[in-house]
Formats: sequence, structure tokens, C-alpha cells
Amino acid sequence: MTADRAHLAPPEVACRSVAKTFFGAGGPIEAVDPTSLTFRAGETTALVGPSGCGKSTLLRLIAGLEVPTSGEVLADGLPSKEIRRRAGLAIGFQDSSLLPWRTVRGNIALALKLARMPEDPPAVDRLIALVGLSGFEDRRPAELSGGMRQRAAIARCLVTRPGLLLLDEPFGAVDELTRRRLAEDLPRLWEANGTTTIFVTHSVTEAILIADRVIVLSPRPAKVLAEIDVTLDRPRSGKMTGTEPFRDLIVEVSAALVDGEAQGGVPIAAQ
Ligand SMILES: Nc1ncnc2c1ncn2[C@@H]1O[C@H](COP(=O)(O)OP(=O)(O)OP(=O)(O)O)[C@@H](O)[C@H]1O
Repeated sequence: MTADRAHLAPPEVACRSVAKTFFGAGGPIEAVDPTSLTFRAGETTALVGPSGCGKSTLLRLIAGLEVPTSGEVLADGLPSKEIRRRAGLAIGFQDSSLLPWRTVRGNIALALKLARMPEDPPAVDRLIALVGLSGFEDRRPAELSGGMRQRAAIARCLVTRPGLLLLDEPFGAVDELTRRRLAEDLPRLWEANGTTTIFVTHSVTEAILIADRVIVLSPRPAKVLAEIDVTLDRPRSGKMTGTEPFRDLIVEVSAALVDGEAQGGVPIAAQ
């Protein structure tokens, strides 16, 4: 891995008949049905679906953190384990933990060091400002709220300008106003980098505000119910949520979710 790897093209990621069954004491749990999906290079895709349907498992399979029971995940036609080496992979999960003894600035800067990239204090500070943590650069995680920690974790993901960015409910612990601001601002950043981004969210509005494409998954085991292109102009802002095209998309995504619910499972709110 070299300092210039962020200039490599973002990968196209393909799931080919990927399935995952967990084998536990209580018997097998099918989390992901054989699923074939292509995530186009440089695009942002939202995964939505009922709670427990297998969204995080699918993301972990793409990250190479879980081994599929069958099928394969390819990045630019190569096994997914190559993703990290070739394009740079950043993963932000709900439980992404910051190192408690490092400051906000120290945690973000460490990501550059681990990726063997040169130090870049101005870039670190720009990201800190973007996620609304200016003034908290020298605080340690224990001195921050849960939402602030989450914002620091997002900045840590972005600082290496990864080719592939995987985010699991990245704004889950953030208040509504900050959440809306992040949903508006962060895509501009990863779009500028030309990153292939895949994120899980429970919010239909957030999915449409951020993504180029929304993939609706069924109740467990996850299978693809709908792939909906979001062709709204960019940059997008919260003001768009009241427009007719935006509302039409909410109806379309929600209808696919309701169809899925008819097959069983826990509904998610069409926020
Ligand atoms: N390591 C594991 N071992 C056993 N079962 C697991 C494991 N990881 C996930 N599961 C099961 O797989 C199913 C899908 O879980 P997953 O976390 O992928 O769902 P999700 O859609 O992300 O849920 P949520 O929206 O509530 O976060 C669940 O029934 C869960 O209990």
C-alpha cells in the first residue's frame, strides 16, 4: 500500500450469488439468500430493509469480514480480499470504536499512519471542521457525546480517501439536525474523491438524499426486492425532500418495503 493509492480508481464491486448461513447452537440462521448485485465504480448505494434482515451481514461479506457460505464477492473482477490492497477500504460500523487514549485529531491522523500515507494535518483539520468537531480536536473519546464520537469515526474513515467506503448506519447516534447536515455534506466529500460507497440506513429519506441507487432488501434472509435509481440533481439538500420527485421516490422505496413486509419481518419507518 502506498501513499498514492487514493488516486487509484474506485472499484466496481460484484456480489455473485453470495449467500450466508450462520451455524449456531440454536440451529442454522440464513442471513443472506443467494444475492447477485453490482455496485458501480464511484457510485453511492444505500441498502435498506427491515431490522435483522441481513443488511450488516451483506456489508460484512463485501468487506471480507465474513466468508460467504456460497458465492463470491469480486472487486474489479478480483477476490474481495484484494480490495483493501488495491483500492483502500474504509469501514465505519455502528460500533466503530476510537482509541480511548488518543484525541480526536490523533485518532484521525492514525488512520493515515496505518495506511502508510503521509501526515496531513490540514486535511485532518478540514475533516474535523466538516463533521462539526472544531474546538474538540484535542478531546479524548470519553470527553465526547456518542454522536460526536460517531462523527469522529466518520472523519477517520474518510481521511485516507478510500476507493471503497462501507458504512453501517453511519448517522445512527447523531441528532436529527446534525444527521441532516452530515447527509448533505459528506456525500460531497466522497464524491469528490470518486469513492465507491455502500451504506446501510434505516431512513428512506436519508437513503434518497445520499445515494445514486437504493437497494431494498426483503426480511431475512435478505434478498433484493428492488433496485431504484435516484436521478435527482446534485448537490442535494434537505430542502429537496418536499419536492415531487423526492416524494415519488419515497413512495417507490416504501412500496417495495411494504411488499417485503407482506412476506413477514419487522417494518422500518418510512421516515
Ligand atoms: N455472527 C453471527 N452469528 C449468528 N447469527 C448472526 C451473526 N451475525 C448476524 N446474525 C444473524 O443474522 C441475521 C441478520 O443480521 P444482520 O445484523 O445482518 O441484520 P441487519 O439487517 O443489519 O439488522 P439491523 O437493521 O437490526 O441492524 C440476524 O438474525 C442475526 O441474528
